[in-house]
Amino acid sequence: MELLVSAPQGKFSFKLADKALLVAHRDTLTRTVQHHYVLDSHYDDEDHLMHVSYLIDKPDKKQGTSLELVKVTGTVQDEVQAFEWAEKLMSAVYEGHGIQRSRRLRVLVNPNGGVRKGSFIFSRIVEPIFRAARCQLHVTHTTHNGHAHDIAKDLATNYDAVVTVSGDGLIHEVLNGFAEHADPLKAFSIPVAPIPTGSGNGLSLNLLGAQVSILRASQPKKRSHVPQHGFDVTRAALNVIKGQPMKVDLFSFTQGDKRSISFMSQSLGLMADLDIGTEHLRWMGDTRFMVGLLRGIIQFRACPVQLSYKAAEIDKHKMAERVSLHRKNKKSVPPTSSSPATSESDITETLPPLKFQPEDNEGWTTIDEPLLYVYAGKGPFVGRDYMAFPVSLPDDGLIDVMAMPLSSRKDVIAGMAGAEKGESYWSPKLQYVKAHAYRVKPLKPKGHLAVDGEIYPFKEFQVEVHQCLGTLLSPYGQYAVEFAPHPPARNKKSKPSDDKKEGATRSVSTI
Ligand SMILES: Nc1ncnc2c1ncn2[C@@H]1O[C@H](COP(=O)(O)OP(=O)(O)OP(=O)(O)O)[C@@H](O)[C@H]1O
Repeated sequence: MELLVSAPQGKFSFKLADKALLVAHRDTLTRTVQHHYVLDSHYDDEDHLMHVSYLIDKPDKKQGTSLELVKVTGTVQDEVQAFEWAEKLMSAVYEGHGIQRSRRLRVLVNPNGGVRKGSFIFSRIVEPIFRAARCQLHVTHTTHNGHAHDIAKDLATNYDAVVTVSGDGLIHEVLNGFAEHADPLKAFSIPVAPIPTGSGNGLSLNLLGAQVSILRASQPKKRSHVPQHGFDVTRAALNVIKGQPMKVDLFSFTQGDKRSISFMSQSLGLMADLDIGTEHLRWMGDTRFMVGLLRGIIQFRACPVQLSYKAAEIDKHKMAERVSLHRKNKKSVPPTSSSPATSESDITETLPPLKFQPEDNEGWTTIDEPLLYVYAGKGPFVGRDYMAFPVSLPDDGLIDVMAMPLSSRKDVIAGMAGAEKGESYWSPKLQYVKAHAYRVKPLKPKGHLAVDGEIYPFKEFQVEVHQCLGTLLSPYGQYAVEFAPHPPARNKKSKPSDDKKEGATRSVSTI
């Protein structure tokens, strides 16, 4: 079925194909636009014009965006045919893929996140894409710390997504606002989707794929079949419009009587210093983390804590094989029919109770040796140059916990080789476990603790996992990462048994 549109740029012919929209401009077939990239088509009986919008690959990717918005507006010969044609295309590109059109979006823009380009990027690049897709927008530019938290706490639950134009800090606030919502479970079922304008943007990297850093972009690289759009705000905007809800585990982070929600990571020692200790270098973007890492390795300070965990798996090879199998077998995600906007449930439920009390010690393991850092979390990437948790799964009900002993600078530097591809996981020195829960006790009064990149008091805490409590929007239904389930050639010497001895169970005592 063909539609002819006379636009100021010339005549367009649009044809519906099985999986794509075929666009001919001035009688030549110019483009095949896959359904995923078609945003809108409608005939407007007020201006008597046909409107078709879609995204195309952008030839000039200098700005770090890979898609360009095309809007065709023009007259048609037959209005009735135009109505029918537009509806047919819309139901093919939305309902045909289980996606609700014209999503209702609660957009939170942090003008001060990262290098302070959030407002500009939103108004110049992202908002036009949302408007072209005829999303319903409620936009707030956050004015202070805690603003996003307060909005999330009282959020109406009929939104299809909360969009954070920010870094990971604002997402942390939104989720903690949800935890205080009158109907927390309903709030947590509203998908959150990031537009990466912060400095770390770990969640965006995990959903959209790694981003090759400027340093590495010039080096020859193996062609990857995994997308690399983690910092691409146009792909992130498309994910908001066309992404599917993906359930993810969240963590309860408990410190004394205070319970917070964490979605990404908790870090202590060197890994916290490189984040918290480089706040004054925000202008550098995420390069500040690299500067922090180098400084931390030079200083080589012990992380004065005792770590205990309730392990579910300690064998690195088994974890790697399992994640590889899981990613291969993962089918496409279910349609949005369960989105909160259409949910009929009006039962108010509370947050899941805590499963582990401080006095529960059975089956817990304690690490006694001095450590350089403790890093725990979910989602493979924590920054574009560091895939810290390569075997992390979104919904396995477990948290990946790693501890680096205070051995030598040489070991630590060697262990960071291939960190952007997750290869540091195989470092024989690195202890890495999947746990149901873990605890940290400071052994000294001073130190840094970062939760999802935010500063928390350096005090005793416990973390446990709530399986599938959170919801994100994802283009792929799983993390967009590539990780080989075996050590790289240079580490082949480390046999499974070596890893077990060196990397997972060394110097531990079970209470
Ligand atoms: N208008 C504002 N002025 C100052 N701070 C703000 C404002 N709006 C929000 N914030 C705070 O900024 C903090 C950081 O936000 P965000 O996540 O956007 O950026 P980031 O920290 O640079 O990125 P990342 O977390 O990825 O490192 C949040 O804790 C939030 O409370």
